[in-house]
Amino acid sequence: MTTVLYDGIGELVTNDPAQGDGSALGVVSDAALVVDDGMVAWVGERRGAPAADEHRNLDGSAVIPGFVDSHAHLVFAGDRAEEFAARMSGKPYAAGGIATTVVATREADDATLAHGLARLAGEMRRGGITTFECKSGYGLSVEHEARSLAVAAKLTPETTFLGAHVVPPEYRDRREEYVELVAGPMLRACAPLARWVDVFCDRGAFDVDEARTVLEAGIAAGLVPRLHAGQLGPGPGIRLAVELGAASVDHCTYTTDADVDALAAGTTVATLLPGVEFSTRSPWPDARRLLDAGVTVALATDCNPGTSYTSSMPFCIALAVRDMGFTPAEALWSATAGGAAALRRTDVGVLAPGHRADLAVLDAPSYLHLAYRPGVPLVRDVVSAV
Ligand SMILES: N=CN[C@@H](CCC(=O)O)C(=O)O
Ligand SMILES: [Zn+2]
Repeated sequence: MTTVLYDGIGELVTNDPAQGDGSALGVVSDAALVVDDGMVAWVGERRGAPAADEHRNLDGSAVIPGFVDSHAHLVFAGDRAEEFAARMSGKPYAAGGIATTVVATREADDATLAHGLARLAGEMRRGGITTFECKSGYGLSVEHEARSLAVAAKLTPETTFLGAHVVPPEYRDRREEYVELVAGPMLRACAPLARWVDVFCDRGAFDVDEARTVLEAGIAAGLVPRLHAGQLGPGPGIRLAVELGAASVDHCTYTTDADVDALAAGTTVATLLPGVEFSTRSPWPDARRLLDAGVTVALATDCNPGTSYTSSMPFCIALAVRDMGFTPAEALWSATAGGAAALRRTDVGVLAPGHRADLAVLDAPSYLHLAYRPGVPLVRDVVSAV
């Protein structure tokens, strides 16, 4: 197997505090990295680098772990640009907009859905995302949820069953029946295609009892829970996620003291989605309170046609730094190691021996440029096994 030595790395972010400056990012200056069979074999200062079969000089570029996007809805048809425009003129976001995408998704054939997913996955990769999660949730029938997951599973192992996204129109007056469908036949059809089970537990979607029913059924079927909660208002969803040992609770735009205490005492990652606050003109979550309480915080794109139609993690980092009180170092950690924690992945998000060689090369001397140069396509190259 060929070994490759990357050197001339101006700044290498490892996310391993044992490396370099000893910070959480483990930054090594004037660094080198050796890849062997898709794995990191060595990292350190360039002058100590071992010989390898091939050599690539990165001319002073910064190298970071590939971004890990732990929250995305990429299997859908159509878009909701008009809804976005109306919001920018003051119309508030409501969960009901999801139904528009459900109609278009049900009408689309498999090839159209696969093409749309591939397009967004390509955007993500060009922007430095090497691992992404993908939810169903725009099919909302046994047949359409299962096919959404089948399409997603072709491109990522991180597939999430989100039959409980909203109650579809045909069940509007029969929501109990819909919850039974999701927790029964729909789950049975979807579980073999998914790793995760998720519920949108918020105003206009599902209440905490409904969420518990679906998540507990998912757990019994072998799936691992994650949850949308606290997007549209405060509620018991965040505490439910912690109680059930969910890998992550996502949005957290609204959090109470009890939510923060529960997250700090538990193992559930809080995933913040700055693209949503940006695209829905919502208040920014109190990220500082979560970070200062010692909660593990991830950043994700939530790429979807309704609330956050961006596939750009650098954009999310820039928002997190500019408007949510993250330091640039915290934002980069949350978009890489934090995302990995939210997906319970130990192989990605860290560039140290024993981890996958999933990395992004920046057209910049430092990771600080990700927030300092917003909107600029700074990812020059991506290296990963996929
Ligand atoms: N909040 C729930 N689901 C998506 C939005 C879906 C949509 O509006 O189409 C989200 O994560 O923001
Ligand atoms: Zn979502």
